[in-house]
Amino acid sequence: MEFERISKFFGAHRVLVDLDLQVQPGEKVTLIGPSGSGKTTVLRLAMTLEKPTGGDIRIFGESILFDSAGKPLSTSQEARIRRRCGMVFQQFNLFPHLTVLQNLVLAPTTVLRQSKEQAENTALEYLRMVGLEGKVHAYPAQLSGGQQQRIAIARALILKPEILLLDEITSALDPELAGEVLDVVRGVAHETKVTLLIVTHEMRFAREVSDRIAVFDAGRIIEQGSPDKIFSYPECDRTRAFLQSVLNH
Ligand SMILES: Nc1ncnc2c1ncn2[C@@H]1O[C@H](COP(=O)(O)OP(=O)(O)OP(=O)(O)O)[C@@H](O)[C@H]1O
Repeated sequence: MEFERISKFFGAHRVLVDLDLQVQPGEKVTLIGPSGSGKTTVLRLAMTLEKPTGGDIRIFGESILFDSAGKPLSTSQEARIRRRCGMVFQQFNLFPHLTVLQNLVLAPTTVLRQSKEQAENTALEYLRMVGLEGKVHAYPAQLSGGQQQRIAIARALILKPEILLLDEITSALDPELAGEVLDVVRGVAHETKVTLLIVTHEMRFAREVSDRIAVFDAGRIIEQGSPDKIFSYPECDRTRAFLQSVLNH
């Protein structure tokens, strides 16, 4: 995934400034930085949920903005790229009127046109992966926030994305429930080859799970490097100030 000289304005408000970021296949990259520095906007751009004001984004070597003739991509071309990427949000977004199993088989049976039996078998596999095979027939309201988020992760993984974008997936959870969600992501990071692009305020998690950390400040990446480098030997004063503020919190 390559972001090349990306700028993004919301009205007159400049949110991203000439941003360059590359993520290699299988790499686990985490974006950290102060609130409002543009991290979530990067994920939303990668999912084509927002369009940049300038620059280009390539995923799997293809622009997600323009076709080979330089024209904006059609909705179906965008959908084709989006299908190869999955995203999990802060809010779990499960369908409340569907059981866990029904939530999990919905996209495979409709988007991927799998048979119900095949989709259910795969769903059970992923439910085991997130440790919730006992909740097949529960409704979202009968689950804790942490369990709902684990289901949301299973639902994203079931579509076998090559890139998984995780946007502050524990921000709505108490620390204890956040821990169980992060354990699931740790497992995914270690057991699968999926490329992960993560936005989190959980510094310990960022340190454990990432191959590389990019530090955002006011719409720019001010430094990036291994977790060890960023947490133990940060180069920028702004990085040090940010880490101090979150670690003392
Ligand atoms: N749809 C939108 N319309 C207008 N402004 C927006 C929109 N989305 C984001 N912004 C603004 O863009 C800036 C960057 O937001 P973004 O959510 O990317 O930051 P962030 O680094 O992820 O912050 P946080 O850590 O608090 O989630 C913020 O000032 C935000 O208010």
